[in-house]
Amino acid sequence: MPDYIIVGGGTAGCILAARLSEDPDVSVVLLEAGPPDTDRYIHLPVGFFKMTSGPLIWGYDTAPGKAIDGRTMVYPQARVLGGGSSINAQVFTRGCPQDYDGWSTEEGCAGWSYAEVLPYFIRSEGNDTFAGPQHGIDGPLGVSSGAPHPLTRVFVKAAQQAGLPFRADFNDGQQEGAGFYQTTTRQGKRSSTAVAYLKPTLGRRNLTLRTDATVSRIIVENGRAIGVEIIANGRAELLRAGREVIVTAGAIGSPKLLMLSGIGPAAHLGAHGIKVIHDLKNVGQNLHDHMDVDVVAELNGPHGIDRYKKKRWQAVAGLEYALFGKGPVASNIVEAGGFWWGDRAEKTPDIQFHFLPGAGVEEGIGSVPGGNGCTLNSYHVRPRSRGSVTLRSADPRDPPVIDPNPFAERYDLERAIDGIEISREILSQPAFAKYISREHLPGAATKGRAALEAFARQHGRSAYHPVGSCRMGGDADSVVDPELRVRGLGGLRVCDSSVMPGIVSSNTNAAVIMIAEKAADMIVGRSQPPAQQSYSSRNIEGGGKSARL
Ligand SMILES: Cc1cc2nc3c(=O)[nH]c(=O)nc-3n(C[C@H](O)[C@H](O)[C@H](O)COP(=O)(O)OP(=O)(O)OC[C@H]3O[C@@H](n4cnc5c(N)ncnc54)[C@H](O)[C@@H]3O)c2cc1C
Repeated sequence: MPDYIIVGGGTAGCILAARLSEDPDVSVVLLEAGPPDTDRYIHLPVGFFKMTSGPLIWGYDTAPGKAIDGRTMVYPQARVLGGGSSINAQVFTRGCPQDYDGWSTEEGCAGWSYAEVLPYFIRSEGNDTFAGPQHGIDGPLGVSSGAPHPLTRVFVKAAQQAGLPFRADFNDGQQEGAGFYQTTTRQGKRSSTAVAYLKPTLGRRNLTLRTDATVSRIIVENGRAIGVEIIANGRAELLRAGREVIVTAGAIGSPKLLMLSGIGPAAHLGAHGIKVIHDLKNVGQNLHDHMDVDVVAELNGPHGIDRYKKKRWQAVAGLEYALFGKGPVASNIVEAGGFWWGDRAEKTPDIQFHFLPGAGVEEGIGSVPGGNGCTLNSYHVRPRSRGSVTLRSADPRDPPVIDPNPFAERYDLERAIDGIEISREILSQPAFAKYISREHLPGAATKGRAALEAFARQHGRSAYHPVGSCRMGGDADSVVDPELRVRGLGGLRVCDSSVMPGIVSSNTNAAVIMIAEKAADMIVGRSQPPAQQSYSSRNIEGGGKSARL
C-alpha cells in the first residue's frame, strides 16, 4: 500500500510526486487520467497552437453565459501527463506580491503572504537570465528568455510609444509596463512539470506512475480518506493509501471528484442521488477565470508568423529547429505583453496584454482575410465575477457543468472595454504604421464604449485560467484550510489551482507550481523556509502620454 496517492498528474501533481518521493522510505502513486506526454508537439514550444483542441484536452464547453449573450465557450483543459504545463502557452508570470498578501490578510491564509511564498518560487526556478533575490537559477523548472520575432519587437516599441514603460522582468515584484515574457522552456524545448520534475525521478523504486487511470471516487471511512477507486482499461479497481490522498485534478477536475465522492453541497449531491459523506457547501463554488478579448489587425504583408501556415515556410522553420534548435519552432508565439491600468484607482495594474505576431492561432479565433495578421489580447486580471463547477450527473464519465459566469459583474465588463481601448491605442502607434493595413477585429466601424461592450460580450473567451473552486481560507466555510486539508475530513488534501481564493494578477501556472512546492513541505511536516522580504511595493503613477493612457 502506498503512503500517498496523488490524483491528477498535471502541473501540481507531477511536482508533488517528485518532491514526496525524495524520501526513499515513503511510497507514492501518481494517477493521471490522460496519456503519457509522448505527442511531439507538446515538447516544441510552438506546438501550443495545436493544443487548444485535439486529443490531449477534456473537450469541455461552458454553460451558456448570461452576460455573454447566452454563448457557450470552448474550455480547453489538459488531459495528459504534465496537465496544463504540457499544453499551455508557457508564459511565465507570478502575479504581483499584493495577490498573495491579500490571500494572507483578507482570506485568512496564514503562511501565504508573498514574503512567505517567494522562497518556493525561487526553489522551483532555473532561470537562464535573471538572478538575485527574486529568482532561482538552480531549480528544476526551465525558465528562459527567448529570441522574439521582429514583429514582437515592434509591439514592445509601440507600447512604449503609447506610454507604457519598458519592463525587463515581470517577476521582480512589479509588473507595470511592456516587455518580453520569459517562458517555461529550456534550450528550445517546453519545460513542463512532467519533464522538469517527474521524468528525472521515474527511476525511483518508491514512485509509481500510472497514466490512462481515471479516479472515479475517493473512499472515505470514519471521516478519513483511505484510498481511491480507479477506472483503468475499463475496469474498476480500489487502491488504498497509508497516509493521505492528495487531489491535484485541477480547478475543474478536483471539485468534480470531491462531489462524486460525496464531499460537497448536500442538496446538490442529493439531487444526483449521491450519498452525502461530508456536507461542504462551497465545493465547486467561487470558480473564476480571466476573460480574454482579442484585437486583431491585418498586416500589409507576410511580416508575422502566419507565413508558416504555408508548407514551404514550415519546412524552412523545421530545418532551422532541427539544425540549430532555434527559430519559430522554438517560440511559444506569445513572446511579449504587458500590464497596465484600466481602473486608475487600483494600486497595481489590472489589465494584462499578450501580443501574438499572427492571427487565428488559438481555437475559436479566426484568421484575417488577407492571411497575415497580428493579435493583441487583454484581460482584466482580478475579475469580480464568480461562477461554479457542478455535476451534470453521478456518472464520472459525464463532463461537469462549468459556468465561470463571465462579466456577471459590470465592473469586469468595463475593464474588458478598457483593455480593448488600450490595445487599439498600442496598435495605432507609429511603430506599427508600416506593417498594419487595418483593424480586423473589432473593426474600425466599432466605435464607442457601448459598441465595444457588445463586442466583448460576443467575442470574450476564456484565457484558460480557471481557479478557486476548492477555495482555501481561514474561515470555516472554505473548502481547504491554509495547510490545504479538506475541512472536516482526515487524510485528504487539495493542492492545485482550485485552492486559490482569488486569482493571481497574471497567468496561473507559476502560482500553481509554487502551491505544489509549498504543499510538499506541509505534507511531510518540513518547516517552511524563512520569509523573504525582498520586493519593493512602490507603485508608479501613470505616466502615459496619450489621451487613453
Ligand atoms: C491552453 C492553456 C494555455 C495556458 N497558458 C498558460 C500560460 O501561458 N502561462 C501560465 O502561467 N498558465 C497558462 N495556463 C494555465 C496553467 O497551465 C494552469 O493554471 C495549470 O496548469 C493548472 O495546474 P493544475 O495542476 O491545477 O491542473 P492541471 O495542470 O490541469 O492538472 C490536472 C490533471 O489532473 C488530471 N485529472 C483530472 N481529473 C482526473 C481524475 N479524475 N483522475 C485522474 N486524473 C485526473 C487531468 O487530466 C490533468 O492532467 C494555460 C492553460 C491552458 C489549458
